[in-house]
Amino acid sequence: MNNETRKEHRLGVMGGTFDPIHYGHLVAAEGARHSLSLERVIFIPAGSPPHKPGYFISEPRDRYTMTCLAVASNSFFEASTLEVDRPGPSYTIDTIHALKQLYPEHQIYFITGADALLEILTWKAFEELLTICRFVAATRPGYRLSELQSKLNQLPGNLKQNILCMEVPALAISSTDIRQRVREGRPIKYLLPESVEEYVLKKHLYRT
Ligand SMILES: Nc1ncnc2c1ncn2[C@@H]1O[C@H](COP(=O)(O)OP(=O)(O)OP(=O)(O)O)[C@@H](O)[C@H]1O
Ligand SMILES: O=C(O)c1ccc[n+]([C@@H]2O[C@H](COP(=O)([O-])O)[C@@H](O)[C@H]2O)c1
Repeated sequence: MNNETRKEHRLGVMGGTFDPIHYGHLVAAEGARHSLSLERVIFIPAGSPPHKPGYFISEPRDRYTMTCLAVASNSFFEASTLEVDRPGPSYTIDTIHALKQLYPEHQIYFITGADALLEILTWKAFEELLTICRFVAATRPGYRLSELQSKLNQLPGNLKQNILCMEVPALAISSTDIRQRVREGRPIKYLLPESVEEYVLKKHLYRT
């Protein structure tokens, strides 16, 4: 690592639907924070996730509140309303532009699961995105890093260099599974923070 790299201010961004947020998200973000020396990680729940049109998604305010509850115990983590406050689809390119205004000195690292990054070529303005921020792809059960790497090899060199692959402890946890468990009356304990579990139960989320 040269002196320039050492001086860089690094900001992590974890975007997601977070319906609900769970330990898979938190473990990926903490792994990236530690291995890349990120100053902090901002969790940004999508107001309207661009690739989930027509899906039934909980209210943005509920997803934002659950995100706040989940990050409260980590002083390096915070939650942002940037996307829930912005009308229209929550395109990452718009969020990164907004963050660059707020943090002009920082290099931004956008943390995603390998599954989300496999779709990167379909994201709005992906070429610009891969130029102005770095992506961190975390392993996720069912998505082999080798599969991702061979897909990324198809990208031109200048775009590829801003994608980092990261091994995190494989947690077979998904929001889809948690919602289904609630619907079926099965336990969700230990899959997500207790405060989030309590919120889900108190607000009767995912019952239907
Ligand atoms: N268990 C996990 N391990 C690593 N990354 C994860 C995990 N679960 C989700 N992610 C990543 O976190 C980001 C936000 O995910 P999202 O909020 O869509 O959660 P999800 O569990 O994939 O939800 P759903 O099941 O509703 O699609 C995505 O980049 C996704 O790949
Ligand atoms: O900008 C895009 O075109 C785009 C397309 C798909 C997903 N994203 C972002 O990727 C993150 C993970 O998405 P999801 O649907 O897995 O929760 C979330 O922040 C989304 O806004 C962004």
